[in-house]
Amino acid sequence: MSLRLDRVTVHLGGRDVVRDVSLDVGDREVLAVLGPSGSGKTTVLRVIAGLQAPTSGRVEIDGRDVTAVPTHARGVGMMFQDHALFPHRDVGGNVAFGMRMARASRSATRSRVAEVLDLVGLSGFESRAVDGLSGGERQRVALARALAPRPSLLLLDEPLGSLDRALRDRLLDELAGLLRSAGVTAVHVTHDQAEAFATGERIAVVLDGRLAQVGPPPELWRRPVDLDVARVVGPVGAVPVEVRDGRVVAPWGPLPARTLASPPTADGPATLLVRPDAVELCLDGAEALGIGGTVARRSFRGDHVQLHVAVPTPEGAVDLPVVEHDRLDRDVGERVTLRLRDRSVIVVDPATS
Ligand SMILES: Nc1ncnc2c1ncn2[C@@H]1O[C@H](COP(=O)(O)OP(=O)(O)OP(=O)(O)O)[C@@H](O)[C@H]1O
Repeated sequence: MSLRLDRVTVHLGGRDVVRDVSLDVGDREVLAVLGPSGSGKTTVLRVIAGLQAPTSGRVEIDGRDVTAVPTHARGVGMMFQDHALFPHRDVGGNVAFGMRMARASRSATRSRVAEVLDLVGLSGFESRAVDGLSGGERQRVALARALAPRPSLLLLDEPLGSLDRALRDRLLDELAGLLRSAGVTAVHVTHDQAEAFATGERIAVVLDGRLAQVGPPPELWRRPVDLDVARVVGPVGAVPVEVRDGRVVAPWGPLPARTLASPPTADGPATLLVRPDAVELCLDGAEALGIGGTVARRSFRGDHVQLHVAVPTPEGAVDLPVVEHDRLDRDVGERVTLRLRDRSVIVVDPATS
């Protein structure tokens, strides 16, 4: 089942909360919609579900205009952050809900409930009370409930949002696998880039109601169209640079062309985007070769330390994110030297950043 949004705008509370969004989702594709809080993600999902009428534009499912079709006739399954399981029904009753609404037979419902519970790893849970389940189990019941009526399109709004971090991380991989094995077309709304990376075959970045960029995760990581998209997708340092005759001059000197992920498009002032995987710390004693800076912040992450290294520029220090795997005891105030890896940094036009 394929989905198309064509120039969808939604005017609410005196402004356009969604502006001219056009989007295609292929059959069985999982699209993640990523954006900060308030950017309009949920409104986009509500338009797809038929819970919110667009002010202008249209929604197509399998090439058919469904803009005026009510929610119950669109064949969509939904799963929201709070899961909203029915507390007085057991697990089987919750999962069977959508099929009962669709007037499926008892035996078909029973076997489908068993099938989707098996899919989410909760075989035999039919008669368990919802109240006695863990957060992760509830989340999986909610997913099973959404999948049971075989929706042609599954809409997920921050489905892991209310879970604690450890559980969320564990369920994240599971969710990605489940969506693939269910063979369903899905739109997964999240503000969390790790979630978007885990499930999305492509990611649509929504900023301030407009679609800023759509592409596979590596493309968004490596080729963000501007600094705003780069920031939503993950940690990034932004350094003011000058492009002269196609050469990029940074505050610490000209950059070797081999360090650029792609050649700059125009001469003039520009912004250099530096991801943590674009820099490495030089061995102590190799200072003459690299970019000098001072550790401004550090955060221990178990197998690595996430550092922010302040590098001086004429317009003040800029912070570059750096991942240090070797010396986990690097501390704030320490002087370090950085080196840019080959084909790692991106130059964007300042007008768009
Ligand atoms: N019914 C409404 N009336 C007025 N404004 C609304 C209405 N619904 C949503 N908005 C506004 O539209 C903007 C986008 O809301 P939306 O819920 O789509 O954002 P979101 O990206 O999903 O955010 P979050 O991640 O916080 O849920 C917000 O500023 C919100 O306050």
